[in-house]
Amino acid sequence: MSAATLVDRQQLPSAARVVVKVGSSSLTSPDGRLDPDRLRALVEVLAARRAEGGQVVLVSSGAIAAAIGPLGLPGRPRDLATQQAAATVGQGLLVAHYTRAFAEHGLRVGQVLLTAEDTVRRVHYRNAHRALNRLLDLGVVPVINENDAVATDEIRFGDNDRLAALVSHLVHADALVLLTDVDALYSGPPSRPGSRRIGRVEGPADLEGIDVSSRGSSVGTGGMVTKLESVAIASQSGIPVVLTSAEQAAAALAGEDVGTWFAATGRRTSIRLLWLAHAARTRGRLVLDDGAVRALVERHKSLLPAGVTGFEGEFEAGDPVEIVGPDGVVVARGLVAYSSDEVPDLLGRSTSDLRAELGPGYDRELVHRDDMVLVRRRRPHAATVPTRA
Ligand SMILES: Nc1ncnc2c1ncn2[C@@H]1O[C@H](COP(=O)(O)OP(=O)(O)O)[C@@H](O)[C@H]1O
Ligand SMILES: N[C@@H](CCC(=O)OP(=O)(O)O)C(=O)O
Repeated sequence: MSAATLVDRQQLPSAARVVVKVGSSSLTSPDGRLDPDRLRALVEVLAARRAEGGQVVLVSSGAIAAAIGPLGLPGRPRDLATQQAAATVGQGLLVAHYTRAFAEHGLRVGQVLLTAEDTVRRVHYRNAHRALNRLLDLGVVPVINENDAVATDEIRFGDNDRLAALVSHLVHADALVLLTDVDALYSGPPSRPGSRRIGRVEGPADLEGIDVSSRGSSVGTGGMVTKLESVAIASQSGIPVVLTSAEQAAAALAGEDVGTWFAATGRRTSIRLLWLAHAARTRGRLVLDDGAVRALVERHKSLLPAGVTGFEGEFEAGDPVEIVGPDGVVVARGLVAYSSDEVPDLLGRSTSDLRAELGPGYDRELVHRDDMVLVRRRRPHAATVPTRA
């Protein structure tokens, strides 16, 4: 929203539009059920922000947790069908709590349920963008969650961290605030003696050696790994991120030295490529010869069938796939232009041969360079760099 990218947490009070994501672990009591007091405390902070003139988009988890009590479940369900059923029950209850809590401050909320696809398919993206902007113009606080009931296992995020980053891109947010049950990113598991708070991260290099492997809370899903994926998506598209606990939300929004500040590392870029780089679940792999690896990595070429020696998996045209070298190391991710049924006839063949034999529709690239991101690192939080391949 603002003209310039925020470069420091002290500028947060002047941010015109922020996306705040709150995890299940920050809205629940120790038994994993929704805690209305914690929810109201968060709403108070967000309402204060609105009173100061800032716009707020809330991405809230907690639908599944909100259904545990009412459905008499022993704890958070593990299987997808029960999670989906619980989410449909809990989402209504969650939004009812938000509606009441925001109303105490004279504010209205609008529920928006999104799938990963809605943030990357052009028509869905435009619709979601328009609806969210109109809600904000009307002074409403959008309350967003993943559309768990319709999101199948393949297209589902499961956590809301990456969804929040894509939403930040969608609404052109000035900053993303990730609220969780730890007050900051630590050098190792927060419970391990000697782990220290990381106050500021300028880019992926500052994350080298940081241990995020320990599991998150019992109610949250992604732990720190998906938060760092979220950070990568937002920061690489020019949106800085603050990660802290819900208790520190007011201090973070006031620009105080709390949590971890992740500086923006890139400029606004295609959301489709960000999704491909960080969030898409791939359906298969294409195996390349050395020449094709060099053409992609060094000369940023499209992938032609001639350089492909094999493939794995079942995919449709348009699905995300991994692109690996002869040694199996992933070099890129891309949207494949043919289905896995068609690929066997194309392997190793030149486009002119294919055109002559199969017709003009078969002389296209297997993966176009505009539909590809190169993979430069293998660590999860810095896995891919969404520059056009
Ligand atoms: N290096 C680290 N620094 C901070 N937290 C970490 C780190 N590694 C793992 N974690 C864990 O990540 C958890 C937060 O993730 P999660 O439970 O998914 O929260 P949420 O429900 O807010 O999405 C914390 O409880 C913390 O124990
Ligand atoms: N859509 C789900 C989110 C799942 C979840 O636990 O996410 P998170 O707590 O952000 O890791 C829900 O509302 O329960």
